[in-house]
Amino acid sequence: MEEPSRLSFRKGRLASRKAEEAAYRRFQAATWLEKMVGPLGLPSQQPSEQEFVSCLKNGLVLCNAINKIQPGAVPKVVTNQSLGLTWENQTLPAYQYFENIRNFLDAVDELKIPSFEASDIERDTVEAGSVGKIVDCILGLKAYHDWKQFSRGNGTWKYVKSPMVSHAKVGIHSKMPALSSSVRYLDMSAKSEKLQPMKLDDDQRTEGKVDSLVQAMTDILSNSKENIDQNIFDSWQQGTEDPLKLFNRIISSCLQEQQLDTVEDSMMEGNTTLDVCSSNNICKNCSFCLGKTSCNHWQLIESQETELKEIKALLSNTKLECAALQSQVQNDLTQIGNQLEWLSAAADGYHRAVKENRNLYNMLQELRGNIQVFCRVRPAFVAGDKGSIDYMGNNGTLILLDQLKSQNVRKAFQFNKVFGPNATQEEVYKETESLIRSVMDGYNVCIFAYGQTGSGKTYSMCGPEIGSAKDIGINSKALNDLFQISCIREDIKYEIHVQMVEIYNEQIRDLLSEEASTKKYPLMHIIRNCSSNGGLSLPDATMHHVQSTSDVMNLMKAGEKNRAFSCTAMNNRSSRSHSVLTIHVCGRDVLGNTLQSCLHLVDLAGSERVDKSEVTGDRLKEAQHINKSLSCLGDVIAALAQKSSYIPYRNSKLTQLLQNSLGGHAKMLMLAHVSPEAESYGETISTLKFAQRVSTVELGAAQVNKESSEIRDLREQVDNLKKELASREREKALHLHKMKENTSFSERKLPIKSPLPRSKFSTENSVMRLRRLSLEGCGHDDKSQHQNKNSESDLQQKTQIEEEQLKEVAHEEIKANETIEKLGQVNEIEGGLPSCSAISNSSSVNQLTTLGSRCRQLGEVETPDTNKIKLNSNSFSSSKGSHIRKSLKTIGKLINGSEKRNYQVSSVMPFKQDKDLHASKKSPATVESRYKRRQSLTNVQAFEIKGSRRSSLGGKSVESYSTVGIPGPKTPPAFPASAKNTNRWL
Ligand SMILES: Nc1ncnc2c1ncn2[C@@H]1O[C@H](COP(=O)(O)OP(=O)(O)OP(=O)(O)O)[C@@H](O)[C@H]1O
Repeated sequence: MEEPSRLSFRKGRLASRKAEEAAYRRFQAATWLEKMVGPLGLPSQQPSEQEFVSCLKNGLVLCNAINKIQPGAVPKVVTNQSLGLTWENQTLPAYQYFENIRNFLDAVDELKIPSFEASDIERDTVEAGSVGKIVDCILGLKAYHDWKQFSRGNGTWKYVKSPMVSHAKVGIHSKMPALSSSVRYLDMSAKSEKLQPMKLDDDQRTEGKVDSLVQAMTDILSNSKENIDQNIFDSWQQGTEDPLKLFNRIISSCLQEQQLDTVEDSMMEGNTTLDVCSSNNICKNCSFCLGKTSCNHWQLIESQETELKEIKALLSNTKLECAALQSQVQNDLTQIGNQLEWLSAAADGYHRAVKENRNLYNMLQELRGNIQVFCRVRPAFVAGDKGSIDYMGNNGTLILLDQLKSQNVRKAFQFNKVFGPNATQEEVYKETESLIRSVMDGYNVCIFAYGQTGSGKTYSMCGPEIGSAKDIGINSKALNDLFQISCIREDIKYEIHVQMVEIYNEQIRDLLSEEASTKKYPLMHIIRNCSSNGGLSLPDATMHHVQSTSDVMNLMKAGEKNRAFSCTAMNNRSSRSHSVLTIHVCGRDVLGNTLQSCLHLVDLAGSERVDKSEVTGDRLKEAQHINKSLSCLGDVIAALAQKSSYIPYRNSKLTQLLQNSLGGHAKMLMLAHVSPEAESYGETISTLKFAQRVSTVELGAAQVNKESSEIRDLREQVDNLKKELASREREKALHLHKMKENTSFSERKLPIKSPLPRSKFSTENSVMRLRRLSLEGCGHDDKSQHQNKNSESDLQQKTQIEEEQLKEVAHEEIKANETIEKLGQVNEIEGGLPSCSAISNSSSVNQLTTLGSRCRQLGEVETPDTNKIKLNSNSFSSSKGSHIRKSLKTIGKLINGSEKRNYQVSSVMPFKQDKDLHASKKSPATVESRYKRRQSLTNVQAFEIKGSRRSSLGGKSVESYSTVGIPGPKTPPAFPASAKNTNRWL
């Protein structure tokens, strides 16, 4: 807190300073007015407010002053005509005062000079502030006058209140007149005669300079007001420095700065000659030093000019250097551009080469058969255990060393990739990722984990029982990806279904069925040619539609619970079955094209030595089954590796189930797992040998299961045709059966004539009728002979019609299959579906075979009949008999079809020649022996023969074969699509 005495002192000092300032302003105004209109008759040089106002009251002084500045500003000034009266002595009536003042104020307003109220001057008592306004107005007039003189009326007038006037720090009244000349410097509106007007063409420039000067002064003074005040006061008191000198100093420095700016400006504009003094001592023309006797401005300017020249030279040098640099940069940029172009061309080439390389690699992979084999080594259970793993290379090399043997025997294996004990689940999955994408592209994919018990198969496929998200296994990651891809590919609508089964003790169990939780498993059938079954090889297994990974995870958890586990000496929770998780993907694009594929994720049961796993009883049985199925898998793989014509898929449920993925046009990945422990060396070696064998298998190019809508339509048509044909065949077989029964009946009760049922395909009926007729002919009956003739021609006609109908059906089918084949070929060219046509062709060949065999049956039925006729026709005229025989042969031939068709059929039919036919006819035992031979060669179980078809004549019907659907002995059993050599059926 400031002391009261000090505060009052400060207040008093402020008031006195204000009063001083007001007095000074009055003094200035009065001086100027006197200069303009002559003596005002004021009592003192420092008039009081009252004195000042009273001399102006009549308005005469003001009107005259303004008229001097601006002639005619007040057109009519009311005066008292009495001579010898001074301004203040002229008394006028009040209204005349008022008129003068009003006219004056109007003129002032016109000049845009600060004005006052008429009442301010009329009052008898002076009010605080009102005199100030009058003074301001007069000083404004003065400033206007100065401006007019200075600018000769050019430009625009703008009133600027001088800070020096308003903040005058002049404190001593007595000194006021003496200092008046100095003070005039302070008032920038009044220019000194000594000052050369600056060369300013532009008023605004002047104004700007004045403004900036005023601003600078204001800032300096307001910033250090108190100090300056104090200093001024003190220095004045002490007589050390005149305050006016101080102001002079400030103004000089400001002007100097301004002038330097001007010089710089003009230098920049190119004006090197300045209108400044050339003398170092007496500064006559220098407008900066304000008439001081000496200044160093010229020197300063000269030195600055020199500097400027140097700078200019430097600038030109720099410009030159810059230009040189620019051109260099330009060159460099051009060079860089060229190099970049070259690089980008090289990069393009590189990318092309990489792409080509990848394509070639894929091609090679496809040609090799799309089998990849990875090996994963489980971390050792005992930390620091050196184990049997000697070396693991990045290129897929794995070297084993038997630690238990004294000699350092090493064995090397080569795989597509080897994952060490530290490999993460993510790293393993990364290598399988591309296969998962293939599933979405329509390829069948099979990933299976193989290895000894406890080597980490379940860990890789399903992840650990308790683990973090990053530890999840291939199954979950694959499903995640599948769903992600299905979301990304908006143009294809995917439907994903899941099946999960296990193969336990050579039984397939549906792990997702409701009964599975109660451990009652329904019987499952594997369908070999699943293409006709929507790609499902296990149609009986429960199929779950899934829409997210979590759906599948839940299903998998449920399935895992139902899986058979038990504890063995090798693993506390050893999986005792092969688990197969199958994901069926069905995609349909906007054009209606469909793709169908499946992904088998197989966690095989652990291969183990029975003695080592120390199991007995049920466990022993399980182990035997496991080992048997794994050895069957080995056999299949060995057969595939040797490109054997026969692959023993049917020897185990596992190979049967995976048939489409193992030998089909699928992509396969085997993850061979090994335990690093030294004592597992033997198992590890056998696992690695097995894996190595798998890696040598060449599957052939993987094929996409894509089907265009056109192919699908045709396939449906063919299916319908097949169904129709099958139903007709059944009908036919039924009729034939009935006919035979009738025949045997009629044979017994000859010559009973029975009306025969007629059907569209009643060739059999016709034959029977013919037979009956021929038998009737044996009776030497003319009438019957005549009837025979009629019936024979009738029969021939009917037989021809029926035969044509049969041909038509067959022709229709052949045409449909041809179209499919063509489409298949087009598809193949476009990377489409060659297998589709292959499948269709094989099915059509089968159909034709069936058709042919049926026809042949009919033909064959005739032959014994004719023989029979021959045997029984001793009394029959030989010409007639031979005629009938001839007709029957013709019918038989016609029904059998053209030579070409015969040939087609014979390629799959063993009975080509009459000789064979007779032989088989004569010796049913030969047929049986042939079946046996066939069976021994192919290992395919032949159907049960309950009797020779040929014995039908002897009373045994075709239905004597175990199933109606099963072909007769002349029809070969179905053979795998891969088997091309049909001779093996001979
Ligand atoms: N890569 C690995 N990292 C960490 N632990 C692992 C790894 N692989 C396997 N294990 C652990 O080893 C043990 C046996 O693994 P797992 O059950 O997966 O073997 P398996 O081959 O499926 O056995 P089985 O054939 O008897 O079912 C488990 O406790 C598992 O957590």
